[in-house]
This record gives sequence, C-alpha cells and structure tokens, in this order.
Amino acid sequence: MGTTAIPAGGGKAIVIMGVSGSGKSTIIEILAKSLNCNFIDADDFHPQSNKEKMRQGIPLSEEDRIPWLEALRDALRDSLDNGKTILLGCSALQTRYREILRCGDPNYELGSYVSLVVKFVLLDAKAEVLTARLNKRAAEGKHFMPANLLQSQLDLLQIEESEGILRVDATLSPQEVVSTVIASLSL
Ligand SMILES: Nc1ncnc2c1ncn2[C@@H]1O[C@H](COP(=O)(O)OP(=O)(O)OP(=O)(O)O)[C@@H](O)[C@H]1O
Ligand SMILES: O=C(O)[C@H](O)[C@@H](O)[C@H](O)[C@H](O)CO
Repeated sequence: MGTTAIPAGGGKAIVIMGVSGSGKSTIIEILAKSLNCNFIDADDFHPQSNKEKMRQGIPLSEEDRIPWLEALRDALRDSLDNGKTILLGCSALQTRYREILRCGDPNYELGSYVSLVVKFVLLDAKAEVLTARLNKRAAEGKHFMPANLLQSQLDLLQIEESEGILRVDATLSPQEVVSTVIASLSL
C-alpha cells in the first residue's frame, strides 16, 4: 500500500493563525484543554537563528520560513497518521505558507484550498490592539518578538476568500474565542 491512506480515526488539524499578538499561543492552550488534544506552538519549531533575527527586529525571509513550515507540516502529518486531532498556533500569513501546512493532510490536492482535515482560524484584531498587547508583553519581558515587527506581519497577511478561513474577533475574551471556534467548526 502507498502512503496516501486517509488518516486513521478521523483526526483533524486546526491551525490558529494570525499576526504577532493576535493570541495564538493563548488560544491553543485553552482550546487544547477543551478538546483534550495536543497542541503545537510554532514558535517552538523555530531554529535559534530565526528567533535571534526576530529578537533583533528583522522580519523572517522566505528562506527562513519554508523549512520551518515544512517541519510543522510533518508534525501535523504525524498526528493525523495516528488518527489524533492536533492544534497548531502559527502565523501562516500567506496563502502559499498555508498550502504547505495543508499538505499535512495526505489527501490534500494543492490549489484546491479544501482540506477536510486541516482547517484555519484567523484571529482578527486591529493594529492598535495588537500593538498595545505586544508592548505590554515586551515590558513584562515575556517574549522574544518585538512590537516593531508587527507592521511587517500585517503587510504580509493575505487572506483569500476562496480559502474559507474562519475569522474570529480576537478582542473577545480567550474563553469566548474558544467557544466560537468550537461552535463554528462543530468540534
Ligand atoms: N483574547 C485576548 N484578550 C486579551 N488579551 C489577550 C487575548 N489573547 C491574548 N492576549 C494577550 O496578548 C498577548 C499576546 O498573546 P499571545 O502571545 O497569545 O499572541 P501570539 O499570537 O501567540 O503572539 P506571537 O505570534 O508574537 O507569539 C499576551 O500578553 C496575551 O496574554
Ligand atoms: O511568520 C513569522 O514571521 C513568524 O511566525 C512570527 O510570526 C513569529 O513566530 C511569531 O509571531 C512570534 O511569536
């Protein structure tokens, strides 16, 4: 048999996406508890060189992002192959980046944007809200990502209506965001 079998057990991959400060790390932790499933924070998959670049206020390049996204795709595939639902918090700013992640689904056909198992949820908030959150987080010394990289991320964020991405208001409370995701995706 080949390697294109439908994932056993009907697991799903839910990718919580958006720019820095939108709440990906916060939401995946709470959602994972609600769904009793594993989660991956894409930050944990960055090589030290990527983190150091961001720490210095330099946006990642395509060359920095592609191997990172491919490693994340492989992690999604591993989970799905084992029939497990997995959550991923990842910026996934461009359609072509999301295409790499959709390939975690062994049956995904590139360009169709319809994967029954890899779904995207965009955490949506205005720049002012995000800047305030990032400044606060940086002041607390909690994260390597500086607020001055936010504009480069907003510039890169690309959403095509044909992708059918679920858009959720990221200014709701974390619990409300989680409840909305669960209800909207019938999880
Ligand atoms: N729904 C929310 N309401 C209010 N504050 C929030 C909400 N979600 C997250 N925050 C706060 O905003 C800050 C950024 O959240 P978080 O680190 O989860 O974002 P992120 O998208 O993972 O960011 P990055 O991509 O930079 O890692 C944190 O200080 C967090 O506590
Ligand atoms: O695509 C990117 O530039 C990266 O994923 C960044 O978004 C960071 O990982 C994240 O925002 C910091 O936590």
